[in-house]
Amino acid sequence: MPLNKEIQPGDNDELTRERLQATFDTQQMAAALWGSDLARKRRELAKKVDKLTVLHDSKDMSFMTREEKLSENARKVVQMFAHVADIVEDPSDDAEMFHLSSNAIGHEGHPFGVHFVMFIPALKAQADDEQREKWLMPALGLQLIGTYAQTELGHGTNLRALETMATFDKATDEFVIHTPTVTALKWWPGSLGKSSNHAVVSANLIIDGKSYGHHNFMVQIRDENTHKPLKGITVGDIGPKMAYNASDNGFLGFDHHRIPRRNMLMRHAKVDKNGVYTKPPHAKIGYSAMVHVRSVMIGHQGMFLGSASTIAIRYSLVRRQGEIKEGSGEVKILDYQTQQHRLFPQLARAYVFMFAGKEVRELYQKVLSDMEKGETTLLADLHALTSGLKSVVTHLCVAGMEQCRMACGGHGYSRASGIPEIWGVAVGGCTYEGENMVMLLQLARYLMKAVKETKKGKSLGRLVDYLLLPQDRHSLIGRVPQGEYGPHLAAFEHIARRQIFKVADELTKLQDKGMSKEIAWQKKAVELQRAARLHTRFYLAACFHRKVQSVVDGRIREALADLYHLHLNYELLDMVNYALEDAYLKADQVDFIREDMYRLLETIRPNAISLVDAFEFSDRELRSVLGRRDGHVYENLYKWAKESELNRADVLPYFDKYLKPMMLAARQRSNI
Ligand SMILES: CCCCCCCCCC/C=C\C/C=C/C(=O)SCCNC(=O)CCNC(=O)[C@H](O)C(C)(C)COP(=O)(O)OP(=O)(O)OC[C@H]1O[C@@H](n2cnc3c(N)ncnc32)[C@H](O)[C@@H]1OP(=O)(O)O
Ligand SMILES: Cc1cc2nc3c(=O)[nH]c(=O)nc-3n(C[C@H](O)[C@H](O)[C@H](O)COP(=O)(O)OP(=O)(O)OC[C@H]3O[C@@H](n4cnc5c(N)ncnc54)[C@H](O)[C@@H]3O)c2cc1C
Repeated sequence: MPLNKEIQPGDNDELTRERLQATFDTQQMAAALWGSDLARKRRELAKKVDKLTVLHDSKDMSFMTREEKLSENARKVVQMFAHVADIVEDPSDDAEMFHLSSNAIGHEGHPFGVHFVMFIPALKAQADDEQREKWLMPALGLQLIGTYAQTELGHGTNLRALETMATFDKATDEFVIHTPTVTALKWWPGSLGKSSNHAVVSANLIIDGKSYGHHNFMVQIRDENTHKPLKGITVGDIGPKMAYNASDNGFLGFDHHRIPRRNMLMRHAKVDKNGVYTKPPHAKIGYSAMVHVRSVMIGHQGMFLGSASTIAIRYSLVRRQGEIKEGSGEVKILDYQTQQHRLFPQLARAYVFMFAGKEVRELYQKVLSDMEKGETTLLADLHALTSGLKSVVTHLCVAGMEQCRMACGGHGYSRASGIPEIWGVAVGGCTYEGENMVMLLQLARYLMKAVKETKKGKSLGRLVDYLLLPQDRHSLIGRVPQGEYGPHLAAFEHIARRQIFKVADELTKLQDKGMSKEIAWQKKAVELQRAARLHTRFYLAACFHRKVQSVVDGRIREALADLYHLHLNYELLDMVNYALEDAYLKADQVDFIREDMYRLLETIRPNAISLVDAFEFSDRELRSVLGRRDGHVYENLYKWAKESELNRADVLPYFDKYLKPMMLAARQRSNI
C-alpha cells in the first residue's frame, strides 16, 4: 500500500521532494500522536471548518484592536456552537471540542475558555446533584457564561491567605460575600472582565465568627438580560497582557453581596441551615478544577510546541541561506547541523509531551470517577504528577518555542510567523494554574515523603517505586552493543534518584543539627525543585519509552524510536552535570552520547517534514505564513504585510502633525 505523504497539487516543489523521502505513513503517525479516533475526527472537522465561512477569521487577528479581537472571537464561538452538531461527532468530548476551537478560533481566548475548562469541571466535581441540575445543565446548554474566580490582587499562590469572605447569616439562610480590602479583589479570572455572568468564587467560609478556610460558591455577577453588574458587584477588565488578548481577564469586588446558602458548592463540604459544617473527605478536594486544567495543559502545551516546530521546520526547508560547499549553491537552512540541533529536539519534546498528556488525562479520569464515590487515595499522586509535569512541560515548551522562533531568523520575529502569539499563550502556562516553582515544590514534598516510605521498605506507588531500587555506580552507556538505549533511560532514573536522596539526606542533616523543618526546607529549596524536575524528566523519558514499545507498525516504531533516542541523548546532555558529579558517566561516555546525537540528527533529517506533517495542523489552525503547508512563503508574507493597518494610506496623520513641522522648522533654522 502506498504511504500517505501529504502531497497536494500546487505545493512548493522543494517540500514535495522532502515529503517523498518519508519512511512512514503520516496518517499512521498522526494516529500514534493523537490516537486513531481523534486523528480521524481532527481531519474531518478541519475539512468542515474550511467549508463554513462563518467560522473563518474576518481578518488576521494581528491587525485587530483588543475590542475587535473580543468581538471577533465572540462571533466565531457563537457560530461554532450553532454548527457544532454538524461538525463534531460528540460535543461532550473535550478533546474534539478543543480541536474545533483551535481550528475555528485559535488560542487568543474567547468568552467560553474558562467556562469549559474550569467552571464546568468545578461544577461536575463539586456541585451536589441538585446543584448540578440547577447550574451544570444550563452551563452545558450555554444558557449562562461562567468563570472561575479564585486569584486575588494580593494572593494567587497562597490560597490560605485569600481574603474574600463568605459569612453565613443564619437569620436569612444566606452567605454575605464581601471584599474587605483592595488586595481582596478577584484578579485574573478569564472572561470575567466583560463576558461572564456567573462565577465560581473562592471565599473564606465564616460561620459564627469561625473561619473554615476557602470554599467555592456560585455567584451570579451580571444580569442575564442587560448584562449590567448586579447590585453590590464591581467588575471589569484588567487590561492588555503579553498575549491571550482576546480574553477579558477581569477584576471583581463584592460589597456585602448576598447569595442563598445553597450557592455554596456542596458535593463534599456542606453547611446546613443551622450553620453546622461538614468536612469534605479530602481537604483539597475543592482544588479539583485546578488539577483538571493542569492535566489538560500537558497535551495542549505539547501541541503548542508541535505548532512552533511545524512552522520552523517547514520554513527551514523553504528558506535557503549561504553555502555549505563553496560554489554549489545556497542550501536549505535545515541542512545546517546547528539548525537540526536547534529544532529536532524540540520536535521530540512536542511528541513526548503529547504522549504524557494522554497518560495524565487517563489518570485524571480515574481519579474523577473515584471521587464520585468519595474515594480519594490517588488524589495525592495525581496532584504530584500534574504539578511536576505542568511545570517542566511549560518551561521546556517555551524554551523550545523560543528556539523555533530564533531558527526562523527575522521572519520568526514577525507576527506573520504565528510563533509570538502561541509563545505568549504557552508562557502564560508557566504562571497560571500554580506558578511553576511553587508546583515543583509541591512535587518535592511528595518525593520527600516517598523517601521516608522507602526507608521503611515501602513505596508510595508506581510513580516513585524506582526509589526502592539500588543505585548503580557506573553507567553502561557506550559499554553495551550500539543501538541499545536501556542504559540511557537508566541514567535518567539514576540522576533523579540520586538527587532525591541527596536532598532528603541534606534535609535530615540540617534537622539533626536542630534546624526546624521549615527553615531546612528553605535552605534546600533550590535543590528540592531540581529533584522535582529530574523526577519529571525521568517520567517523560519513560513515557516516551512506553509509547515506542506500544507501536505495532514497524515503520512508525522506527521513526518514533529515532526521535526517542534523540530525546534521550539531548536531555541527558542537558542535565549531564548531575551524572558527572558522582562519576556515573565518564568523559568518553559523554562524547559517545554527543556523537550518537549528531548521527540521529542526520537520520531524522529526511523524515523531518513528515514528522511535522503528522501533527496534521491545518493552515487555518496554524495561523502562520511561514508554516504554510504548501511552502509558498514569500509571496504570502508580502500579501500579509500589505494588510497592515499602517498601509491604509501612503501618508499617515502623524507625519503632518509631528514630523513635517519639526523638519520644516529644522530646515528654516539651517537657512538662517
Ligand atoms: C473544551 C476545552 C477548551 C480548552 C480551552 C483551554 C483554554 C483555557 C485556558 C485557560 C487559561 C487559564 C486558566 C487559569 C486558571 C487559573 O490560574 S485558576 C487559579 C489557579 N491557582 C493556583 O493554581 C494556585 C496555586 N496554589 C495552590 O494550588 C496551593 O496554594 C498550594 C498547593 C501551593 C498550597 O495549598 P495550601 O492549601 O496552602 O496547602 P497546604 O495547606 O500547605 O497543604 C499542602 C498539602 O495539600 C496537598 N495538596 C495541595 N494541593 C492539592 C491538590 N490539588 N490535590 C491533592 N493534594 C493537594 C499538598 O500535596 C500537601 O500535602 P502534604 O501531604 O501535606 O504534603
Ligand atoms: C493568563 C492567566 C490566566 C489566569 N486565569 C485565572 C483564572 O481564570 N482564575 C483565577 O482564579 N486565576 C487566574 N490566573 C491567576 C494565576 O492562577 C496566578 O497568577 C498564579 O497562580 C500565580 O499566583 P501569583 O500571581 O500570586 O504569583 P506569586 O505567588 O505572587 O508569584 C510570584 C513569585 O513568587 C514566588 N513564590 C510565591 N510563593 C512561593 C512559595 N511558597 N515558595 C517559593 N516561591 C514562591 C513564585 O515562584 C514567583 O516567582 C491567571 C493568570 C494568568 C497569567
